[in-house]
Amino acid sequence: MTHTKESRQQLRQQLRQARRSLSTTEQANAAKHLVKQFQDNLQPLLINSPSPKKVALYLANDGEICPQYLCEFFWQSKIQTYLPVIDNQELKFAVYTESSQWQSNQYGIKEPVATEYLSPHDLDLVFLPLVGFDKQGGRLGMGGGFYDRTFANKKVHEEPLLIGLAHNCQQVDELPIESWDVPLQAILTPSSFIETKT
Ligand SMILES: Nc1nc2c(c(=O)[nH]1)N(C=O)[C@@H](CNc1ccc(C(=O)N[C@@H](CCC(=O)O)C(=O)O)cc1)CN2
Ligand SMILES: Nc1ncnc2c1ncn2[C@@H]1O[C@H](COP(=O)(O)OP(=O)(O)OP(=O)(O)O)[C@@H](O)[C@H]1O
Repeated sequence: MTHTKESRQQLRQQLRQARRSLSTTEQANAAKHLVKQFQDNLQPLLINSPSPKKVALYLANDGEICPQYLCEFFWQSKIQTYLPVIDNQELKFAVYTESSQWQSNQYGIKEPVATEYLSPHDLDLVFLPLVGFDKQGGRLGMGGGFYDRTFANKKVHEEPLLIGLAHNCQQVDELPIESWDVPLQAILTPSSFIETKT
């Protein structure tokens, strides 16, 4: 498929507008249903495991589906939770607890203040924010390339599992994909768990 940087940018604007248009009630319901979808589809992977699992999520921004209820479930389940911290065009991951201290990155998104960071490859699972997705595992992000750079050298079957979190309105038939786009292994939405063929 031929596509231009402009068409990707146009799609990004449309999909960002769609998620920002959701009401507060719709956002809260979506976030709650996400936990149910997680419990039905992914929980066995993280809970019935001999060693504590390490999971990255994000703080919702710009209408993104909010992982906070999911995070509270993880805290209760002794699953270690991490947040991304921008470092030199890539992401590193800082532990996220109820007593985290905060600083803001250049986009105004809060990041935990930390002295130690986890290497991205030591995570078991990463829940990625996204602007758009397709069921083939294509992901359109905010345009910084941060997740793509961070996981550029990851082989598909190596850890961590990369799973996108999205509102239903963020699904498209087929995204214009670039060579550097890192594929998602699955996408969790308030109404479904979509496993891709990656
Ligand atoms: N919640 C969340 N955290 C995240 C990401 C994300 O997508 N969502 N990121 C995923 O990689 C990184 C931040 N990436 C971002 C990239 C662009 C913009 C943004 O708002 N861009 C503005 C232009 C700002 C400018 O030019 O300085 C815009 O497009 O309006 C925000 C976050 C790390 N943390
Ligand atoms: N592995 C990589 N190495 C170098 N540059 C990269 C890499 N991956 C992406 N980029 C650069 O990052 C820029 C943004 O990429 P893209 O539009 O795919 O970001 P995105 O997936 O929307 O953003 P994000 O992952 O931050 O949510 C592109 O111009 C691309 O050249």
